[in-house]
Amino acid sequence: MPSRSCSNLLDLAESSSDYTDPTRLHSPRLPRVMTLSNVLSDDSLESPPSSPSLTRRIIVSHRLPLRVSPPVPPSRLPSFSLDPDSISILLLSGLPEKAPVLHVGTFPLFVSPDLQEEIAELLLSRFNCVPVFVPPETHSLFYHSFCKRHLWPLLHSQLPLAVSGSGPTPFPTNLWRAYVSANKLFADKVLEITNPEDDLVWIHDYHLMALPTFLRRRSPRIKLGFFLHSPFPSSEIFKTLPSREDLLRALLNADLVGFHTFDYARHFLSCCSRLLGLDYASKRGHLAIEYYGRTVTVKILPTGIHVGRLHSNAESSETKSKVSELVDRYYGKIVLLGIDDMDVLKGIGLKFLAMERLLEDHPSLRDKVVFVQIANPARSQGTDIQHVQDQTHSLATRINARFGYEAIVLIDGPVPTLEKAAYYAVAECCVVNCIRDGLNLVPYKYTACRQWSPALESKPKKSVIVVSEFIGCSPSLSGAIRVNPWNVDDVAEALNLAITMPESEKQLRHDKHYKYVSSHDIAYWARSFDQDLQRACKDHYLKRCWGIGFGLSFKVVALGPNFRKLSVEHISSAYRRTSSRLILLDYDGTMMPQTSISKTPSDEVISVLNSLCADPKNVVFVVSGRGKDSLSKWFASCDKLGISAEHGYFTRE
Ligand SMILES: O=P(O)(O)OC[C@H]1O[C@H](O[C@H]2O[C@H](CO)[C@@H](O)[C@H](O)[C@H]2O)[C@H](O)[C@@H](O)[C@@H]1O
Ligand SMILES: O=c1ccn([C@@H]2O[C@H](COP(=O)(O)OP(=O)(O)O)[C@@H](O)[C@H]2O)c(=O)[nH]1
Repeated sequence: MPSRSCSNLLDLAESSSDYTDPTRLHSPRLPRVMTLSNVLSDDSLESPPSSPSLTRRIIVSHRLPLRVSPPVPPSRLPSFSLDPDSISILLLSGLPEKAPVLHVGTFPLFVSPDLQEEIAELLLSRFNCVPVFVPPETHSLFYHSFCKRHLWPLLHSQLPLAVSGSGPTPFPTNLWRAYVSANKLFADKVLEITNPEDDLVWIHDYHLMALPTFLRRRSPRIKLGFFLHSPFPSSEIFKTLPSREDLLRALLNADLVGFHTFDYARHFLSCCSRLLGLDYASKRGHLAIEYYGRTVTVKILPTGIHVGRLHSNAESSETKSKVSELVDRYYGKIVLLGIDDMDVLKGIGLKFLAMERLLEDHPSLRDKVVFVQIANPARSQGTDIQHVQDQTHSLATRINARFGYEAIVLIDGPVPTLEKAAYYAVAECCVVNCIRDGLNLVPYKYTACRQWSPALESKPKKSVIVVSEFIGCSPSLSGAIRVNPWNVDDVAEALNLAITMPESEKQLRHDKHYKYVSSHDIAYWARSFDQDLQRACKDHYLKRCWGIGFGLSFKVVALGPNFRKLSVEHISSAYRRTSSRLILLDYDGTMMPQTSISKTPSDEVISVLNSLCADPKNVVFVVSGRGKDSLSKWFASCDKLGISAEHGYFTRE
């Protein structure tokens, strides 16, 4: 399939409307279609970007890195504090120390419009946070309904459109509209605070996949990175989404698109190829898609943990005292641990079934092994979540009753981070059995907590991880026991292996993982992404940009500074002045419209060719990838026309 990335250049050249620089900070409303505009002034073509270490970074994510509690009268305002454990804060460790940073996002509390300005000022001055106020009804449709019930399952390879019980249901366009509206509100806020000439904008995750289009539309040279924290499914799944092209085009409006794994990037590239006809190439170690003259870099870059933060968690007195409590409680027992959000995709029930099979197959382990499962509160609502919660509880109860002891300890609810650190520290093995997950940092946190575990203080460090092959971190954990979570026997055997393997092997596996986790930490991830974003945008100021397309199909055509629109006057005067001319003509898309069903040249084409060939000053060739037989048949009546068929493999002079 031919690349369609430049097919609209002709339409572009047809138009001649012009308007002034839309890269200004507070642009007034721009027309929905920008047909042709010289976006860059010649002055700006010459000005290089400012120093990267002082460049401002704008971090955009659904939620601001804040902890929020409702107002306590007489105060009218909620109380806010920075959440030091949120990814948006942890990633700052990888950005240049002096670079100013602004965070853009929502917070999970409704505030009446008359308080919004006051809150915005407070958040900006105290936390460098810029709130986006999405009306509650829109937010609920955007987040709970579209993101969590449609996009999230789809990105995790589940088909929400077909699982309603009563058969496939139509795509809910009102929910899609809410998603687009929320993304537009984010765009308004980002554009209000961004200086597109200098700032680097980094958008996070699937909630904001449409955002790059709205930003690019209003600011064609904005420097835009997007990182998808969730998986990207195969094209067979992705293409069930009616707004699939819009979302792909939106991601292509970023300069850099990051994924956790090679598979997710591969799926994205194949969607671009199958749905948009775009090819990709490997350029200096990066994957790149040429999209209307812009190069979109695709990067595979799994995130990591903040090792220092986990170290201080392990050293805290709260963790230490919880560790000694747990050591006493589980004295003489082997603790297997799972920590997951309560979610359909986490495979908690499958883990319990594997634990049951383990105790069935290895009676000697009864009373000796306990599986502690912490289930964080669900992040979405719905009957499926309720079902999974009920099923989890009833499985645990049944299995415990069957073996006559608390083989499964289910802690269903919020557990403080330092307490979780203690559970990680005492667990002999950590089990992550999701049927699908973007990366999943649990095995990394476990490895770090075991490294400084007060329970292993003077002993050699050891840990074992059982990990589903369907989660992003699986390829990076070379010492883990990989399982297919659907195969209960396989998981049970992996648990048995984890318990019974020699101590020296547990140490070896731990060392391998700790080495990886401590070198590929969150700072490494953020630094690499940030540097790649700068690299991806370094030629922005050299390019001339034109915006084309409606709404979410908007894209920017970028051309080098020497690229000029061909002028008919220029060509005809040159034609008249020249006494010897070589004319090379492409066939498809030039003599024949791309969309034409009949591929045979029209009488008009034949007549134009014959009059060109009749001039003795002209040598005329058709150059095409098409076969020699069809070309010579079609142009049989043009006996002075040269044909270069099959990309030049056959030539008729
Ligand atoms: O539930 P949401 O509010 O929609 O947020 C989605 C999830 O975001 C975080 O997980 C994602 O990022 C992690 C780090 O890159 C990655 O390991 C995980 O696979 C992604 O899903 C957050 O940790 C989850 O609790 C959220 O559900
Ligand atoms: O991307 C991340 C997310 C979390 N953490 C650290 O891991 C610990 C526990 O993480 P989280 O906030 O997810 O808390 P939990 O859900 O485990 O209570 C905290 O100290 C975080 O600073 C991290 O290093 N990288």
